[in-house]
Amino acid sequence: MAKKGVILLNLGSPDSTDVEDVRTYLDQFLSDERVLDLNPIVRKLLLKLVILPRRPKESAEAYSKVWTDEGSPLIVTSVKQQKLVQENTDVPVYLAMRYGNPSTPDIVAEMKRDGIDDLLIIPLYPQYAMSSYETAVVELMEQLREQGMAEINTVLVQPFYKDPEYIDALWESIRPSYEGSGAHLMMSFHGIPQRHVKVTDPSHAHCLTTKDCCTTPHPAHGTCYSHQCYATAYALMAKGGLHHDDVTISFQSRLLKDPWLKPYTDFEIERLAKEGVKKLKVICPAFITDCLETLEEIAMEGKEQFLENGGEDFELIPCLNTHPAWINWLNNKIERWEP
Ligand SMILES: C=CC1=C(C)c2cc3[nH]c(cc4nc(cc5[nH]c(cc1n2)c(C)c5CCC(=O)O)C(CCC(=O)O)=C4C)c(C)c3C=C
Ligand SMILES: [Fe+2]
Ligand SMILES: [Fe+2]
Repeated sequence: MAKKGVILLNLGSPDSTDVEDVRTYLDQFLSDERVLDLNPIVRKLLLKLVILPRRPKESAEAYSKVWTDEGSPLIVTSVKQQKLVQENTDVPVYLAMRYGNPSTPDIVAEMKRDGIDDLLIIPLYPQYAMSSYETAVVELMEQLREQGMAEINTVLVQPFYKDPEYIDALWESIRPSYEGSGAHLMMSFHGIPQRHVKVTDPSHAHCLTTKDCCTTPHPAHGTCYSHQCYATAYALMAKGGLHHDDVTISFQSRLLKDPWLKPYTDFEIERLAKEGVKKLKVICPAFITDCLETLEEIAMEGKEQFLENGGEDFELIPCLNTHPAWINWLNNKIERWEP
């Protein structure tokens, strides 16, 4: 009889906050051609001469501010998710990271030892980006092939950015903090370079060609991160009965100088505070799990910036993390899976 397994995929963290561990992690992360999509020689030089001499120390300091006794928040919470999902199913549930540990190669080796031959793949990214969803899936597929598991049956969960049950779970997780608070709501998505949106447009003629491309129906939206972020935001607004004036949609965490998706979160936080918004709540719906980008960049840096510019009350609303509605969403995927 075929043996089933489920694998949850996420991005990963350094092994510790030591500068050397952070350097190893950033080297692996930024050597990925789907993250820094440059000529390989230029990428290597940029890493060696510009990024790796300085960034690991800065990032290690940032990680130190959010690190827990058990380790990186992203890994600790992901392991909790895995265990909770496992409590509700007999199918073995694996967890693999694209960078760092538990590594995708190690987990594929474990699945091979366990004799898995039907695999449900759940990338923990609601929206499609080549630097998140795509690279995680490509790495898994390559490892399955390299480790002699190319023949197993796989079912891949597609980006679920407007799946009604995901939107319900997201709203349920936000509602207690937001409803009745009178706060302005910022939906801050991880940014990507604008170039990436064009690269993943199979028509090469739609994405970012007009102002309203993301709301003009088009087959390119199947792989358009920008469209999918707006679709998540609009679906959530419809679910919660939120008015456009009460919501700001923005993009955070840019790296290097080329243009990323706009508006930028840090500019928007400053603008809102200067325009007199006193109470701001922020959600980060590109992430399922709280991580450096939410706990440090938003909850610490963002808060400081808001207060410095006249804001009075700032709150990061946590990601779905181990919310029962989210664990239920994952278990439903497994229950409904027909290999
Ligand atoms: C929606 C998911 C993510 C996308 C898309 C994404 C694109 C992207 N990221 C970088 C560079 C960095 N990101 C870093 C941290 C980080 N990124 C994501 C998710 C997405 N990234 C997560 C969950 C995290 C946090 C990891 C953790 O351990 O908590 C970092 C490392 C930290 C730092 O030095 O700032 C970098 C670098 C690029 C260049 C990119 C798209 C091209
Ligand atoms: Fe990132
Ligand atoms: Fe678009």
